[in-house]
Amino acid sequence: MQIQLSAVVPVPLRDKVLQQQSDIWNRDITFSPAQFIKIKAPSGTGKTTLVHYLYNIRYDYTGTIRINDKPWPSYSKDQLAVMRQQQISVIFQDLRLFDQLSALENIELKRVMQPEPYYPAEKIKEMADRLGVSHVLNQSGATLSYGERQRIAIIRALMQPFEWLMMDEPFSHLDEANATKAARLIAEECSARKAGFVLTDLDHDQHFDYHVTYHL
Ligand SMILES: Nc1ncnc2c1ncn2[C@@H]1O[C@H](COP(=O)(O)OP(=O)(O)OP(=O)(O)O)[C@@H](O)[C@H]1O
Repeated sequence: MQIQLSAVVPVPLRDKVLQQQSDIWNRDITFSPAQFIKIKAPSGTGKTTLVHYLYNIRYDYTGTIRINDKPWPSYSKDQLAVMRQQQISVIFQDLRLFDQLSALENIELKRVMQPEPYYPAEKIKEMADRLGVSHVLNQSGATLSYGERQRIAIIRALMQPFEWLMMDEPFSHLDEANATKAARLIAEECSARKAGFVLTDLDHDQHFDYHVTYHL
């Protein structure tokens, strides 16, 4: 699945964006299948905005985002639902876990929402062990620390098939050792699916062998 951005400019950031140099805003760029893409930018420059545009849950921009040569608005609601089940997964910056469900239920919900679960239930425990969160699986979402929530949200995003994984500062509350473990898992899961990702972050990092880094 190819993603093309043509002269995309967020309406609320228009003046700011047009005054500054950006590798993304107001440019023509293509994210090719299976690329590991880093988007680096300081706070408040639009990383979350970009991820929401790429997941097509915000539309306040000029320019065009094309998925396999078709602009986002030309996809029907049903097509979008299927794409989000099977082709694009996301880790939001605010994570969006259900507080009233346990960590396990949050992940399981995503797993069984697929027409055919991508992974068996045991895979959740296996991933939780790897990321050091198996002891919190039965805790309610509301009681998890932010770093635990982040790892649960990562596992949840990996419970579905995808061609692209969108990640908005996914390691912001993880120490280096835990970020490294999470990155290794994500890289393996992307490789197994021949998938790419877009990862936003404030800083330079070496968690992945990025194919390309853009400055927002
Ligand atoms: N719907 C909106 N309407 C108007 N302004 C908005 C809207 N959403 C975000 N902004 C503004 O756009 C700018 C970019 O916001 P965004 O959340 O995308 O930045 P970010 O790079 O992800 O920041 P951070 O690193 O702090 O998470 C901010 O100044 C924000 O206040």
